[in-house]
Amino acid sequence: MLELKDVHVVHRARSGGLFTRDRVHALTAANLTIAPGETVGVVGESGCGKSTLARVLVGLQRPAAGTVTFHGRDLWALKEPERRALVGSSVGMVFQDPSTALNRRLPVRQVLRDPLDVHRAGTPAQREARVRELLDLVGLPASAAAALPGQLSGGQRQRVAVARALALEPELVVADEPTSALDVSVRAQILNLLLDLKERLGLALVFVSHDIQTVRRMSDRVVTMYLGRIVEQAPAGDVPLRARHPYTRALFSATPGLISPINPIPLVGVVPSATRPPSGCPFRTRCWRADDVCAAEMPAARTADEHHLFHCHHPVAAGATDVELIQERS
Ligand SMILES: Nc1ncnc2c1ncn2[C@@H]1O[C@H](COP(=O)(O)OP(=O)(O)OP(=O)(O)O)[C@@H](O)[C@H]1O
Repeated sequence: MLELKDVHVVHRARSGGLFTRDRVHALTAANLTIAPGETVGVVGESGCGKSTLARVLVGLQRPAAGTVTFHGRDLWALKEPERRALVGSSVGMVFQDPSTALNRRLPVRQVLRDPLDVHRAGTPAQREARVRELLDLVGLPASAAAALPGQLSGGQRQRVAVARALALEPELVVADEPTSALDVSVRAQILNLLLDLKERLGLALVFVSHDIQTVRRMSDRVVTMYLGRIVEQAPAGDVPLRARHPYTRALFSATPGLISPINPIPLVGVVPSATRPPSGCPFRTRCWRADDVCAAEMPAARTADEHHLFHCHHPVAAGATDVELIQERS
């Protein structure tokens, strides 16, 4: 359905509010396909490019290089009205913070009408009916239509944001940290809502989160990012024990309660700057398996099986335990 081929995103770096000469390599050589109906979870430390990837997927970020194709149509080769029409009707996005993502001055009815009006979806009466249908779909009462976003709770606001993302019946919803701005008590409700809608509507879902346990629970496939690069893509069932990239193993082992709550594989050192990524493998400066080969060249994609790709010169053996990896490291 959606395919990224060798996508690069580069930003001008800022310092003290001013642009500098440096370039931030927010996304480098990203290759990813999203199939209809699948749930893809994206994990990685802060600043590794998860939001940038999400913005590329929904056509909000134009790549500096590479292609984004939707059902075989190159998004950025289209004229703007065509691109907007294609993206608007096929992809919905849910942002992290519903307080800032929704226009505070517009009542919920108008928030939900906007995409329908912009895309001239049906007659005015059909659009009103769709607003009611959307509220029902996300479990809000019809009376919520008259409320301003500020009059709703955080969880209700995020339900409105989900409803807006669904307004034009997209095939794909990209949710970027959809629960991290919410109270812990309502997070599960929003996640369950997304999963329920995905099943009922047959949506594909890309789900970006710091919450690794949730990503694993929700996803069919887990994408691990490090310093702007996708370093591994694996079926959720392969993660973490059959993950092959040392970074995926370390990231998941550091998650309490997943496999080894007491002795995580230590992830030592800091993430290098995205303005000056290391030569070769981006993880090599923190990797206990790295050698000269890793500094010399970026590892090409290797396959563990048809659905499991990783970029590593010295991958971890499938099924190696955390204890074995900790011993190997020391
Ligand atoms: N508009 C921008 N201008 C300059 N640099 C940017 C811009 N947007 C993102 N970056 C930089 O690009 C890199 C990737 O950022 P991105 O927000 O995609 O990461 P992330 O993994 O989503 O982070 P987080 O988990 O903290 O949200 C970071 O180094 C970030 O500082």
